[in-house]
Amino acid sequence: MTKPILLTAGGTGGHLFPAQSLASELIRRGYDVELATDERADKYGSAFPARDVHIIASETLRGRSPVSIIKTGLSLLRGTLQARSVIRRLQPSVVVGFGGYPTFPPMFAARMTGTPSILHEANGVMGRANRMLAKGVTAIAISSPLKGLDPALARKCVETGNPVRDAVIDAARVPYPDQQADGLFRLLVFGGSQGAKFFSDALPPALKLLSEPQRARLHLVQQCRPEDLERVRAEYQALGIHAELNSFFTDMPSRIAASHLVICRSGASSVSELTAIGRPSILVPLPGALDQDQMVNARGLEAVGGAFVIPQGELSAERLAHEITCLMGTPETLRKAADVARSQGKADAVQRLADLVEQVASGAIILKGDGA
Ligand SMILES: CC(=O)N[C@H]1[C@@H](OP(=O)(O)OP(=O)(O)OC[C@H]2O[C@@H](n3ccc(=O)[nH]c3=O)[C@H](O)[C@@H]2O)O[C@H](CO)[C@@H](O)[C@@H]1O
Repeated sequence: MTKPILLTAGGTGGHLFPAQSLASELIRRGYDVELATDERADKYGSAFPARDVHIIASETLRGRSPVSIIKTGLSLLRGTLQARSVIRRLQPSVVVGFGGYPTFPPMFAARMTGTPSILHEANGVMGRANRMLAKGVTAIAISSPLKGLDPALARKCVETGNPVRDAVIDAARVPYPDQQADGLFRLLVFGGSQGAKFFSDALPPALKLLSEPQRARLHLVQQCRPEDLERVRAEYQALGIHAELNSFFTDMPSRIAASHLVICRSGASSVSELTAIGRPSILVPLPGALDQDQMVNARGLEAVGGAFVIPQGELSAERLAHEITCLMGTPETLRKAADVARSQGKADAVQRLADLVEQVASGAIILKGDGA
């Protein structure tokens, strides 16, 4: 009987979706896959194709106060003990972690039990949780080259890309929709897996500044946080804007494919999906992130001409209205950005990551003696 493969990912979309993509590919290759995650996974994890799901205690470090550090530490310790008993029982051939504090206990338990492990870094910069874990893993799968990495860690890196869900691969077959200069304009707005209040506050006043003929062209699809849905709906109704709102779209890949322009945050999965499908975007990185990962992701795509980046602090209603007006009036600019975005997509990321998993599982890659 072959040993199972244990995947571990924190319960937000940005971490779970690449893990879900890998799980599907490993199952196609005949492996049994199990998932270790935190309790938030219920929201996004229902479609996760694992044989079994293990809920492990974890906590994200939210501040530097002694109370917060002790609380996080105790929770991670409890999680590590739980994960160690799961690993002892399952005897997985490899543990694959998708980053963030919730993957800390299973990855640490892998190290304690001498189980081979892989860390996947989806962002353009390595976050602090992953930097802590990276030393003890057998290999590091990266989405794109990382700057400023310690040479001992750089030696373990394999560039695989960031796997996207099967539904994204399907959506990538849809060509960029034709657009008449005065025709229907499909605008999609979303804020990462948990939604962003900022877009609920920023979009309605910006769209109010558009001319009436422009507003009439709009077909808007927008994700709002649940508490903002009714307020935003009423604002669009008053403006006569055709808008479809939801707190979470389960069919996001086809929504992206149907859009002429996307306005969103720049979490790793969001950016990977925009490039896999090839759609132009205005990216507004999540401000205040400790590692500025979203800014790095966004600037990388902007540098080649595949997206337009506006820091949140610079995004007044006037500026946003101006950008949308300009882009609505220049379909050729949007089409060009769509083509460039698509050229950056890594359609074979899941195959490459699954190949690496098989190599580590078979012992073809082993941890270097110095533990680095
Ligand atoms: C606040 C926070 O910690 N954010 C991090 C988190 O973001 P977050 O979890 O938001 O992750 P991403 O932006 O990478 O992915 C969001 C995912 O949710 C999907 N989606 C979104 C809205 C919707 O209605 N339906 C839907 O399916 C998107 O298509 C995408 O697949 O993980 C990312 C990947 O490490 C990081 O880069 C982000 O910095």
